[in-house]
Amino acid sequence: MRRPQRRAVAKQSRAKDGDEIRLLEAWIDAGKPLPGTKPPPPSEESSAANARVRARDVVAKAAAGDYSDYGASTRFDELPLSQKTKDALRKAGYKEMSEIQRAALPHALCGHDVLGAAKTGSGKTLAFVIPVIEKLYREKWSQEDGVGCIILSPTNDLAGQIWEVVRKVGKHHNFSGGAIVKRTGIEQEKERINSLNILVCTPGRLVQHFDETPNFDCSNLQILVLDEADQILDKNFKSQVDIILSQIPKARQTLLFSATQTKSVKDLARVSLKNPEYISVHEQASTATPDNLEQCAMIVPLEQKLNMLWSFIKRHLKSKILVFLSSVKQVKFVYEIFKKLRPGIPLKCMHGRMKYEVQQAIVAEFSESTSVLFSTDIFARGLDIGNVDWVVQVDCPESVALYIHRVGRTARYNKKGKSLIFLCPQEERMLEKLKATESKIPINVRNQKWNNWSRYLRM
Ligand SMILES: Nc1ncnc2c1ncn2[C@@H]1O[C@H](COP(=O)(O)OP(=O)(O)OP(=O)(O)O)[C@@H](O)[C@H]1O
Repeated sequence: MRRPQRRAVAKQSRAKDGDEIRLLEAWIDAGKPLPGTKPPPPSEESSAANARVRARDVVAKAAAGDYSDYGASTRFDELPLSQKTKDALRKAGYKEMSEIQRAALPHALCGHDVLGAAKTGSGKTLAFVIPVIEKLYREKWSQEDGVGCIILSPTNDLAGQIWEVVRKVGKHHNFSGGAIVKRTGIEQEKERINSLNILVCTPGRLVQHFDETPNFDCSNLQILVLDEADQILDKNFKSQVDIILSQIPKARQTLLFSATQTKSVKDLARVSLKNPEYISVHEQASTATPDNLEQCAMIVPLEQKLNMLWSFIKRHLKSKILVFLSSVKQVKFVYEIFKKLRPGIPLKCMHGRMKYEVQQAIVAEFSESTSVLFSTDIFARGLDIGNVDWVVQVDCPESVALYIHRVGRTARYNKKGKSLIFLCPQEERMLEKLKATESKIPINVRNQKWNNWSRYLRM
């Protein structure tokens, strides 16, 4: 039983939350952006020197009933967000919003469905995590209310990473939740899934719960998020996504994000978007890949690709290198032979047949150290590892979109990065696609004779 003093504190805190929620709702309603509007370019006023003063003014004015149009905000603390979320963002070092966050957050906060597109590494995760937390907070969501939000991700690792962002931003709130990934075991998950408010998972795992967990109930769902939406809506996940959509209410907010967003009317009809805001902040940009990314392609005979890779690694022993290969077999093979040859830099490998805990340990080690990681495309989308110097593609990606996601593991959020792709003459068709004007990929091609390559590998 709670002591009377603790009960009084809890009551006081609930009353404070209630006051803040009323203020936020009035502010969100009064200052909401009109449908179809974009934020104006940041003005001189938004310089760091007076930004904090301006943010304080905005909040003080809102408290006095004078609500600003938050659609023009440049900082998180100028938005109508709960103090708990603002404190968590500040502590995590997030102050200025990125372009996609500036454009998407005002619309998402006031309940619009959003179809968001922005380059890899540009901060899309916060653009959907913040609205999720704020919506549940304003709805006074508690453990008894059950599942209020589902965030779908194509892989377990990405689900785990998104959950860490939810935890970081929601750390002062009282929501329950988790990444529903293979780690815990389905039986343990079944016992607690109905008491979780925010689920982050792959479509497959969620369907397993719909099939096997007695009384699994999502009828109260408020928000559905699809990260890497174009992949979640493609044919590989089709049957699972159809089951999920048939089990959740249509009256909900839906947020779709990707660096290579779908515009297919069919896809959008499937998720029943209501007057969605199509927010593509880099649509007019001259490149589809990050500005700080240097990209290079080399044409080499198939049988020379591994020699080239070996020479490349030997010349970059002080770099963090992510190497993409197309199958588990290839990853294991290259990892094993290169390990025997001892290149002088730690080697690691990662693929979907590993246990989730092992994958997590490898990601953590790779984040910390200078090393080479051989990986399948399990790593291609979404994963945010700091300071990857090079992405090397030994096997040709099957689409331009996959190329964009693979190279997007470097040059993230204003950092610099480089990428190299080895293509054999039979794969030059992909090179044409990458070089096509509409792909907007500034790639340099080294087309010299392959046996003259060594000086080029000193890039
Ligand atoms: N406003 C911000 N200020 C500073 N850093 C930020 C901000 N927003 C995001 N970041 C950082 O930028 C990095 C990339 O963000 P995120 O993973 O959300 O990118 P993304 O757009 O989802 O990329 P991808 O398309 O590859 O999934 C992360 O390390 C994140 O912490």
